[in-house]
Amino acid sequence: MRQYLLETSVYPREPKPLKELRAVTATHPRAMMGTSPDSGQLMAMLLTLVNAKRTIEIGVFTGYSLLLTALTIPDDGKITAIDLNWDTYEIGLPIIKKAGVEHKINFIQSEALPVLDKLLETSDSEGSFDFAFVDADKINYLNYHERLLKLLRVGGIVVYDNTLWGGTVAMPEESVPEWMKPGQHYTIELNKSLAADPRIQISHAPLGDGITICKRLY
Ligand SMILES: C[S@@+](CC[C@H](N)C(=O)[O-])C[C@H]1O[C@@H](n2cnc3c(N)ncnc32)[C@H](O)[C@@H]1O
Repeated sequence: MRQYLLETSVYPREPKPLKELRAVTATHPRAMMGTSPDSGQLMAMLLTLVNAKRTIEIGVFTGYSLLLTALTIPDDGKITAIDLNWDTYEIGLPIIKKAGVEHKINFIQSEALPVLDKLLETSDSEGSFDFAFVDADKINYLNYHERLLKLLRVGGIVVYDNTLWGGTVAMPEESVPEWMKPGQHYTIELNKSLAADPRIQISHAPLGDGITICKRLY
């Protein structure tokens, strides 16, 4: 079913992304720990709907969602991609190079928060990004949200990954495995906060581990 969806919607019009993304997951199965292909398919759709040119990605890992974004935005587009680890980015880098999209990526090895703060100090950064994807440390999602709402233009979109947190957001406390409890707590806080935020329009899509799409309204 998933394969059928992949092959019948976004990708036939863009044969290169599917080929390259398959290459990443075939060569590096750990990339499957990242963004799920069905969430990725929706992301590609959103990127094209907002004509995304300047994007931010927080949480790169081996680069599945990064490659998808790089293959979707125009040739003169730019992604500010932030991750604590260079070594995992390096795993996917040969595929990014093979796909001919490395020039669209500005990879920054760092904690994400100081990078966003630094961007906000640059006068032309506020309101200049079209799209952001957040797939990193859950504890900081609300901190990222405040900064990203300033960095995105009105009408721009931020997508948060893992907003179902393995389904635990809807489970009674006692049935949640101990190791998932901190993530459950932060994700419930995030979901409540996004739902009550008048600055955004939101849609929660139960794809993969759940993604929440937020559009900046003003
Ligand atoms: C789930 S993976 C990202 C998966 C990726 N989006 C993909 O499609 O494969 C989470 C990543 O977030 C990074 N990360 C965690 N905390 C971070 C932080 N505070 N700042 C920047 N990156 C962080 C981790 O190093 C890890 O590579």
